[in-house]
Amino acid sequence: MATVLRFEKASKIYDGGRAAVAEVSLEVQAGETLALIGPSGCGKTTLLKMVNRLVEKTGGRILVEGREVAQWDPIQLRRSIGYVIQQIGLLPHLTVEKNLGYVLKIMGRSPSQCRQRAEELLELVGLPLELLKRYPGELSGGQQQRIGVARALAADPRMILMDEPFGAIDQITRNQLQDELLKLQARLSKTIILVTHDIQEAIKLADRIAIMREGRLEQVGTFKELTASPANDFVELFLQANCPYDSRSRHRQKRAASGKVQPVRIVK
Ligand SMILES: Nc1ncnc2c1ncn2[C@@H]1O[C@H](COP(=O)(O)OP(=O)(O)OP(=O)(O)O)[C@@H](O)[C@H]1O
Repeated sequence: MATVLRFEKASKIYDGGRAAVAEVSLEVQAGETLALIGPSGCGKTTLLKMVNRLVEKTGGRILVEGREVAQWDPIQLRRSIGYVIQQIGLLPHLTVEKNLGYVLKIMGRSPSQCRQRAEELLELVGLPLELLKRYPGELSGGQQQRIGVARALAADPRMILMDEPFGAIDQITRNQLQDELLKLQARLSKTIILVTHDIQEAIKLADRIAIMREGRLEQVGTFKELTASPANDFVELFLQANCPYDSRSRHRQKRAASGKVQPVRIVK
């Protein structure tokens, strides 16, 4: 399988701060969905933004399609990677059609090509074509988020970065959007890096889960691998606290209860 994204001791120290991301090494394969999870402030968003250079790394290497991100033209890099965020980021003064065609227009596609692609994209995310003429403010939150996903797919990127994509959506719609993403993924086989604070979402959507703490990557693996052999107390207690499972080592819970090991919770 081809490696689409590779971190080699990638680090980020913001001005005057400590390392927000500390020497993370990780590979993501073509067609894989990888979830980044960990307590608030552990560096998930920073790591994600280092990929499309919305945040510039301060150490290590990050290779996209085998090429170090510093060697990419940042604009070109961003156009070749889809990006979905919780705040959606649709342009409010543009119709859905224009929002979907925006990047393609910049890339030099004709108005009819942009329109045709916008129609395809709406169909892909299961929305009616009549929404093309609406403005983002005239859509429900769930519809806006679907448009956000559609827009990330516009230029048919191989990789999509998703930062809490369904974070601000009610649970029922969230479940629907997750199901739709799974169906899309079965059709399109994109490489997806998903930041989430919801372990259930990570289990449902991701092939592998990367658990971070204070900028460091603690462990990466399938949920089964992580629960079967957690690398350390942090990983085990993090999973226990956020997704109780049938642990083989209940003594750890007892130790946590006795205060010998601090239980870990995601604060959001
Ligand atoms: N622009 C910035 N300047 C300085 N420090 C920053 C900046 N952005 C983030 N940080 C710091 O870097 C650390 C990691 O932040 P980041 O947003 O990557 O974490 P996160 O895991 O995504 O958090 P959350 O789950 O709360 O969104 C935090 O300590 C944060 O305060």
